[in-house]
Amino acid sequence: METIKIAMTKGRLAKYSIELLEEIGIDCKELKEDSRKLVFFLPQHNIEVILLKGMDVPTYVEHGVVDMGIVGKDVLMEQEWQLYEVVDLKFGRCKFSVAGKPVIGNGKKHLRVATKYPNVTRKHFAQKGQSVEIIRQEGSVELAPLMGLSDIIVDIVETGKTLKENGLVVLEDIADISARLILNKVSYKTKKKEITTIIDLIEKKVN
Ligand SMILES: Nc1ncnc2c1ncn2[C@@H]1O[C@H](COP(=O)(O)OP(=O)(O)OP(=O)(O)O)[C@@H](O)[C@H]1O
Ligand SMILES: O=P(O)(O)OC[C@H]1O[C@H](OP(=O)(O)OP(=O)(O)O)[C@H](O)[C@@H]1O
Repeated sequence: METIKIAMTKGRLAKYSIELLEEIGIDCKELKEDSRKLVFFLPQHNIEVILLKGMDVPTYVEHGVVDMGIVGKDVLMEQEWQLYEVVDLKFGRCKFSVAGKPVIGNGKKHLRVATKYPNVTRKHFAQKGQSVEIIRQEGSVELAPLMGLSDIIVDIVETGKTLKENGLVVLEDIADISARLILNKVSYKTKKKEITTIIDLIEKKVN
């Protein structure tokens, strides 16, 4: 039997991803240990799990370095990837929203938008016919309107706590986000039996 390689997003999605694999019978004890290891071989299942930043998960899947991956829909929306998105895993739920100060001077012809997601932002405002200048940020996006760097932001909102504690409000929702199972297109053909078995077990668990 061929080894199945899975790329997992570190951070918020990791705990739920590990829980899901355990629920379908994959022993992930090693993955739960507090370590700096990034590659885990689970010999009893012939599965290899690697841990990556979200944006790097589809890159590994697309290049066929791994067969499948678990990643947020936000990452899949930000860039076009050559891969299959097969299951909505229903955890890691949050939203893409436009947010800003409660009063942002409605009717402004040109808005400055700070975001970690320039493509999602560009597409959203293009659809609305709103002219924007996108200011790319790496984090703490909420700071931008507070400091006068931007008029508004496009960011992920989960509980709304970060917005609230910084005096910002949601002005508009863009899309619902959750974690997705993604597949390499070639692996799906060459390792069809093993991959289909895993997808079926996961689908049964989440639906
Ligand atoms: N409150 C949230 N903030 C950010 N992402 C969230 C949130 N809730 C769920 N997610 C999902 O979790 C995924 C991983 O987010 P997380 O911030 O843990 O990852 P990361 O790799 O550390 O990214 P970064 O360093 O860019 O913040 C996101 O891509 C998103 O799909
Ligand atoms: O609605 P909430 O539950 O408050 O969650 C949303 C916040 O969490 C994320 O930031 P993260 O913690 O990843 O830090 P960052 O600012 O470095 O991106 C996101 O960018 C928001 O700032």
